[in-house]
Amino acid sequence: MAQLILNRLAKDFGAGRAAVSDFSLDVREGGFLALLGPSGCGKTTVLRMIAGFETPSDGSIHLGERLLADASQSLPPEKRNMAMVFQSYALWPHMSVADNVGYPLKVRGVSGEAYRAKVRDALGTVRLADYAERRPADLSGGQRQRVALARCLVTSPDVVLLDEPLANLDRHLKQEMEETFREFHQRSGAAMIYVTHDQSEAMALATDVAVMSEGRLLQVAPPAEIYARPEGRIVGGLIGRGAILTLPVMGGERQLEWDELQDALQAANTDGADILVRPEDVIIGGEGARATVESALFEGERYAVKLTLGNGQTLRAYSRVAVETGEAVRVIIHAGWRL
Ligand SMILES: Nc1ncnc2c1ncn2[C@@H]1O[C@H](COP(=O)(O)OP(=O)(O)OP(=O)(O)O)[C@@H](O)[C@H]1O
Repeated sequence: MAQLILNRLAKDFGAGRAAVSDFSLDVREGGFLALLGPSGCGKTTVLRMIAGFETPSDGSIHLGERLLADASQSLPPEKRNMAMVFQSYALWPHMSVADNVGYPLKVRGVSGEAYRAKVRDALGTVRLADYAERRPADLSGGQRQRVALARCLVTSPDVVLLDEPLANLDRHLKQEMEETFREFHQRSGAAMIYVTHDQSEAMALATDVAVMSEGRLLQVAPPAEIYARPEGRIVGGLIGRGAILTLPVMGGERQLEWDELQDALQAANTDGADILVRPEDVIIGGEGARATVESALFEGERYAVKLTLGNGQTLRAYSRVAVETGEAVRVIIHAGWRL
């Protein structure tokens, strides 16, 4: 295994703004990196450059000591020891599950008992040993996705690239597949790069989350870190739920507590810093700041409440008890994070 290094990577298709610019990232050996960002921000382009389907316009890609690509040379995809799983699964309909999984081995000239053992192992890992002789058409969406994963596994790749692999699945199946991905990651030992625009998926699976916007990398950090300490409005708005308040807070501290926030909320002017407030840090009740309930959405275990503060800004909170639209309440903000 070796570390994947992206060094000042860029891709310009010649259509206005470059699809990817100055993108540098070291993917931990055996790590699980989620690449997150809005539609069109360049995630797929980064993945395709890593896989070898696109050549960078600038910068370089290394796997350990090995140069995979730069602007003047590019190792073909089949020489990179990587595997890619697409949203569409890309299975051969006329082949059995076992033949689909074994296909990359056949291409590499593996045959006989070595071939059968690897296919058996890979199918076992994704719990499809009993489905070896079926055709893809006779499987569920989740099972097809698992065949695609098993096909990745047979060649023991250094890096597995996944482009929105769960986008076609319903919510229940998604959760089940997240579990499969986690197991798959642990058993394969490969580094995984997982493109998604679903932040909850990214948070649930990844060891590191990278957020992109307009072709650039904004932040990369473990899920708990990026949730607690996002850098800037875009990352703050994309990761987790919350509201961004603009408040005149003093001092340089980024982690803010109720005393500072209370003073800032009472101030007449609202010029100042962007402060991210998570709904779980907002308590409705007590002697807090005045707010009005804009809406309350019942989510089963709690209500997700949208509030308007006295200064006109929006805040989000959770409530265990029902609140009415238009109700006047008091709120205490336990914590805020200066973006
Ligand atoms: N082959 C191409 N030729 C020209 N422009 C391209 C090409 N591929 C991608 N682009 C452009 O590059 C930008 C980034 O596209 P990319 O597919 O990487 O985004 P993405 O973040 O993966 O989006 P999505 O989440 O919608 O799949 C877009 O503006 C897109 O139109």
